[in-house]
Amino acid sequence: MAMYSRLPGSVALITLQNPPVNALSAAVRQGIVDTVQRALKDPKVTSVVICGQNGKFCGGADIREFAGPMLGPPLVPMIHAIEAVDKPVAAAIEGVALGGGLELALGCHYRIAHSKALLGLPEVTLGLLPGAGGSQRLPRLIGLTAALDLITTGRHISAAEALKLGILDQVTDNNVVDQAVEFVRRVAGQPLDSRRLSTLPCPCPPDVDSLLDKAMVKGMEKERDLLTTLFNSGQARALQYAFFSQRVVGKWSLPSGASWDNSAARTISKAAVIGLGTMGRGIVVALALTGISVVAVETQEKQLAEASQAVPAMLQREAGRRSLATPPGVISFSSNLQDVSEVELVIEAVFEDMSLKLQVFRHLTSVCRPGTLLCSNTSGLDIDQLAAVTQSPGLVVGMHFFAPAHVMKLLEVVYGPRSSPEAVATAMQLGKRMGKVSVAVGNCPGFVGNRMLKPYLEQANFLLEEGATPQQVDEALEEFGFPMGVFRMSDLSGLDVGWRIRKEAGLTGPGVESTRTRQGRRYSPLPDQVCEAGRLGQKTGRGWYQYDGPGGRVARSDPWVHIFLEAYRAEHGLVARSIAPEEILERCLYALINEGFNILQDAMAAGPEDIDAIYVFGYGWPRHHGGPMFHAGQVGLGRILERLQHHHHNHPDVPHLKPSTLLRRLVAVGSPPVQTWREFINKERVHSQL
Ligand SMILES: CCCCCCC/C=C/C(=O)SCCNC(=O)CCNC(=O)[C@H](O)C(C)(C)COP(=O)(O)OP(=O)(O)OC[C@H]1O[C@@H](n2cnc3c(N)ncnc32)[C@H](O)[C@@H]1OP(=O)(O)O
Repeated sequence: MAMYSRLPGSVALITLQNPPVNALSAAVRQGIVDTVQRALKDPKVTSVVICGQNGKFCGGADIREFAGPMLGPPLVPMIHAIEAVDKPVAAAIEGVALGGGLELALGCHYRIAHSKALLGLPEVTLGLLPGAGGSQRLPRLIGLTAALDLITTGRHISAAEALKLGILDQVTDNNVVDQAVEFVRRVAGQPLDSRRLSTLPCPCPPDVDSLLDKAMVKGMEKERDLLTTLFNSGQARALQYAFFSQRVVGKWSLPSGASWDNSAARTISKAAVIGLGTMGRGIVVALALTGISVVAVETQEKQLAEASQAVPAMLQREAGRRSLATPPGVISFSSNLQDVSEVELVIEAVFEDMSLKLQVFRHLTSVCRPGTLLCSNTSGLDIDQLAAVTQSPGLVVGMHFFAPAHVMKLLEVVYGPRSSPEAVATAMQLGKRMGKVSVAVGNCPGFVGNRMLKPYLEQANFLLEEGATPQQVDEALEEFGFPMGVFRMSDLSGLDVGWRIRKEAGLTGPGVESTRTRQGRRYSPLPDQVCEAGRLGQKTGRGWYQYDGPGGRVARSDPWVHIFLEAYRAEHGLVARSIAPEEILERCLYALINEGFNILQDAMAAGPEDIDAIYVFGYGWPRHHGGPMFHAGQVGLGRILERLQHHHHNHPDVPHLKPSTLLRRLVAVGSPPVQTWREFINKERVHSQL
């Protein structure tokens, strides 16, 4: 909706009303059309100001409406009509003017903004383009180069930058509506032709000018055609879904019924981090950047000395990157666990070894004051086992950060069967304060992200046994959109991480027979043998690829690997076959997706959006494919089921390829859209179908 009011004197004020960001829904567009008409017809009105309620001008087109048929007045003629008004119209911009919001402001004759406002054309991040005149008006206002930068990056800019670029006429620290009213009163009666951006030539070099003049005649038409194409594309749907899934995960709920809106979070001001390896250092920086004071504990003197040099430098770099002032003196270093006795929350980030973590938790529960939250940065160990050795198991949760912890956006908050709603709420809120996308996940081996990674890695290894090379597998995955294929990624993370986990699980190591079936299922010893050859990835300069030396970054094909694979196949009587990229993608991705369905079925994630957010923000899943569960819906659940059945038939000794019950149930009821799965799963659970 839009509210019309007449201010004392001759100014009409139109206020957009659509909480929370005054997006341009059908009702808002109708409201604007009606109120602009009213202002036009009122002879006493000499000028108009458009603003948004609750300190937000406008967050753009209403993305929620994109999924259905477009109703109400279209945006483009509405903005054209505002531009054509013969009384000066000013946009009073507070909070945000994004996408269609900025395009609306560009249709106004003047733009006045508060100094804290953010402006931008982020359509590209939703798979769209500024299709409400933005691609035509902005270049005419600020020139092609600057406009292209904003349109193609989708970045949000400050009011100060917008003023400098010429988008704004005035920036104020005071009440922006008052300033805009004063402004339009001042300019009332002045000619408006030069303020109608769509009629202006584009400021660019003379030779380009004539060319563009011709092109611009067709510009609006072209913009509409391109937008229609984009609007109906799978990538736009996926990007819009990713936008919402990022927000859905904040509204977490647990199987117990505890949720974001019925669980109070504590505000943390003093925390401790135990263990100052790579992860611990990143966590200290992430906490310090929010202004939380941190006791950083490392019992090994050498590591402590290194960390106390490295962490302040990391903090300064990261603060600079985010244009923040470095928080002064918030970190204190210690080698004594006793020094955490006064903090409100501890994050343990010691080596991934259960006996070591248990030892730390036993110690923490005796030194911390009662009520302290104890969190573990484990990537997959049992939270409940850690909780069991403490005096308050309800105050124990997992906080699984991703390396580098001060940069990566994802945080898995792991609740055990005894974790209290307060502990989960506090960890989720703390994640949010650190700028993370926090996702609440259940306590199972590997939680959500790493649990799904296991079948993905497993298939990649099997593909090598059957004839593929690491490059072929990586290229197929990179072509799909992953920034790095599975073998390049493993080399980067270090091959010894998985090796150690497999040893702990009794799958490899001294005394384990070197067969291709272990613990009753197909097993590939290939990655173990690569580690046994001293090839641990980038850090040793050799892994699935070769590098220029230890720590080298550029992966090159390594003849050693090819000879090794041939010898391995010969030893096991395997005949290499040629494997198409389609099979590589199906085997790796569908196995991972199938595990996602198992996770939903086991209630370890509340909905498909949770899994998708985890994969987009933590595992490099291409955002334009929405996430693994969204992708499954795009491919077609029937197709995924059929291909899993096919591959499981060919590899009956690979349980991860056996289609999950949930997938079968969804196909049986006609493959409903991903947005409805959460409700479907809850109903199925009530009726004991899962
Ligand atoms: C009729 C045909 C139309 C064709 C026109 C094509 C041209 C125009 C295209 C567009 O305008 S596309 C939209 C462009 N705008 C954006 O991309 C902005 C997206 N929003 C944001 O970046 C942020 O939300 C924000 C505005 C900077 C606010 O951030 P903040 O952190 O303060 O809050 P959030 O948690 O992100 O959002 C709060 C709440 O608001 C919902 N929301 C935000 N923007 C929109 C929107 N444009 N449409 C619908 N809903 C929006 C968001 O989902 C949150 O909702 P809840 O989770 O609280 O329900």
